[in-house]
Amino acid sequence: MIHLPEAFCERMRGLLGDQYGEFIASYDRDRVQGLRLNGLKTAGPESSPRDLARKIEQEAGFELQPIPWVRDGFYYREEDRPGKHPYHEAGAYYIQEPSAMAVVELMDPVPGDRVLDLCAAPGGKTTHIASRLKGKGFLLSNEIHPARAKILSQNVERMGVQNAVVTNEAPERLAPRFPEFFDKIVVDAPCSGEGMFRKDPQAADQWSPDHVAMCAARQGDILDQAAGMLKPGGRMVYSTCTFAPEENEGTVLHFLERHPDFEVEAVEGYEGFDCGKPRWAGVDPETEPGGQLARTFRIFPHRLEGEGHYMAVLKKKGEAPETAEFWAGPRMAVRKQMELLKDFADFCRENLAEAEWLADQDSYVLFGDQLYLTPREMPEMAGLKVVRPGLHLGTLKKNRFEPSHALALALRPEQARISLRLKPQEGPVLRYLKGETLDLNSLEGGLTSNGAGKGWVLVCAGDYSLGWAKLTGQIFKNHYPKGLRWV
Ligand SMILES: C[S@@+](CC[C@H](N)C(=O)[O-])C[C@H]1O[C@@H](n2cnc3c(N)ncnc32)[C@H](O)[C@@H]1O
Repeated sequence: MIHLPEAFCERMRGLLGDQYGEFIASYDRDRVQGLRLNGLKTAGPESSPRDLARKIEQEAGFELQPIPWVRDGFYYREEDRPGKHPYHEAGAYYIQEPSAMAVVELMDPVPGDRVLDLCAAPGGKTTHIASRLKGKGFLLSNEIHPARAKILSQNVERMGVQNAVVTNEAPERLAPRFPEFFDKIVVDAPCSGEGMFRKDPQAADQWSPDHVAMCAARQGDILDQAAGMLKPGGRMVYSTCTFAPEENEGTVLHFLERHPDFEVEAVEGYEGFDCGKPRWAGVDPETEPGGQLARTFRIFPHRLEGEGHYMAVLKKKGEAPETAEFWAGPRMAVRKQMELLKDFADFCRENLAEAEWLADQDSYVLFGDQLYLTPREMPEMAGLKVVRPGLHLGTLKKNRFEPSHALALALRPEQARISLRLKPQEGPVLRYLKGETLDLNSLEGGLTSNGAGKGWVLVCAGDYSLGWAKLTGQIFKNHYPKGLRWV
C-alpha cells in the first residue's frame, strides 16, 4: 500500500471531483508494464509490429498485448520478466511505461528530421525517436547529470542507434550553439513525478508543494532555452509525468505568454486521452485565446492503462528556412588520416558481408585511437561535453582493428560474414552472456558462414545481434564486454 501525501490527495480531490474515487483506487491496482519494439532491430520490410510481437511471444514465451496509442508498444506480464531476457541485452525492445510512449507518437519524427531530446536520460524517448528516424537524420540526446548521461549512452548503444550524439550539457549551454537548428524537440521535463508514485514510492515521500513550485520554475527555464533551438515551423513536445497543474497547463500558459511566436498545435490524440484543463491553471476556457490549453493532453491512470502523463504539442510559427549548414572541419582532418583507417577497411572486408561501412568516409572521426561513425548531419560540437560522438566502431590497435560492442549491436546478422544465431532461451546464449568460451562441437547448427572459417563472429540471440566472439578452429573466444556479463 503506497503512502500518498495528504496535500496531494486533497488537491486531486478538489480537481477531479466525482472522479477522485476512481483515481485514488487506481493506486491499489498493480501497475501495468510496457515494452516497445525497437524498429532498428526488428524492422522487416513485410512485418507489422503485431507480427513481430507474435514472433517474440513464440520465441521468448512472453504474452504481449498491444498498447492502443503506440504503434510498436505492448503490455507484458510482470512474470515474463523481459528485462532479464537475452533479447533485452540485444536491444530487441525497450522497457517503458506505456503512457510515456505517447510523447514520441505525438511528436511523430520522420526519417531525415533533426531532433533534440533535451532531458533525455535514461533514454525512453530517445530510443523511440531513433527507432522512428530509421538511421536517417540527426538526433542530439542531451542529459544534464553526468552519471545519467552515461546510462543514456549505454541505452543508445544497446538499441543499435547509429545517428545519435549524446551530450552532457545544461540547456543554456546548448541553446547558443544551435539557434533554430532542430525540426523537432522533446522536453520531457524533470517534474514532481506524481505519475510515478506507484512505480517509485520514494517519489511520494519527496513530494511537497514547494517542490512542485520549484519544478514549474525550472520547466519554464528549460522551455525558454529549447524555444530558441527550434526552427520556425518546427514542433516541440513538452511532457511531464505529473498531474500538478502548475507544472502542466501552468507551465505551458506562461511559456505561451513569454513566446507569442508559439502556439499549441491541434493534433489528434487517442480516444482515451483527456484534454488539458485550463481551469486547473486558473484560466477561463471561454476567454483563453484560441482554447489552446484544451488542445494539450492528459493521461490518467483511472481512464487508461498507464501511470499518467501530460503532453503539449507546441508549434513555432513561420516557415523553415531552406538553407542548412553543416560542420566540415574534423571530417577534413580525418580524410588526411585515411591511411590510419586501412586496418578498419581490412576488418570490414574480412568480417562484414557488406562494404557499406566504407562508403561514407566523410563521417568517420578519430578520437585518439577510437574510431566513430558520426551522423552525416552532425553540427559543430567543439567545446561541448560529448559523451558519444556517434556510433563507436572500435579501436585502431597496432596493425589491426578491434570492433566495438556498439558496432555488433548496430549490425543485423546478415551484415556479418560469420554469424552465430543461438536459440534465445537455451544454454549457449546464457553461457555467451556469462562470458564463457563456446565450442563449435557443442552447438547445434546456428553458424552461418559466408566462406570464412575464422575471424570475428557476430553472436546473435535469434535474429538479434548480441556481441562479438572470435572463431579460431572450433573455439569461439568470448568478447562480450566484462562489465555487461551476466552473473
Ligand atoms: C523525466 S526525466 C527524462 C526521462 C527521459 N526523457 C526518458 O524518456 O527516459 C527528466 C530528466 O531531466 C534531467 N534534468 C534535471 N534538471 C535538468 C535541467 N535543469 N535541465 C535539463 N534537464 C534536467 C534529469 O536528470 C532527468 O534525467
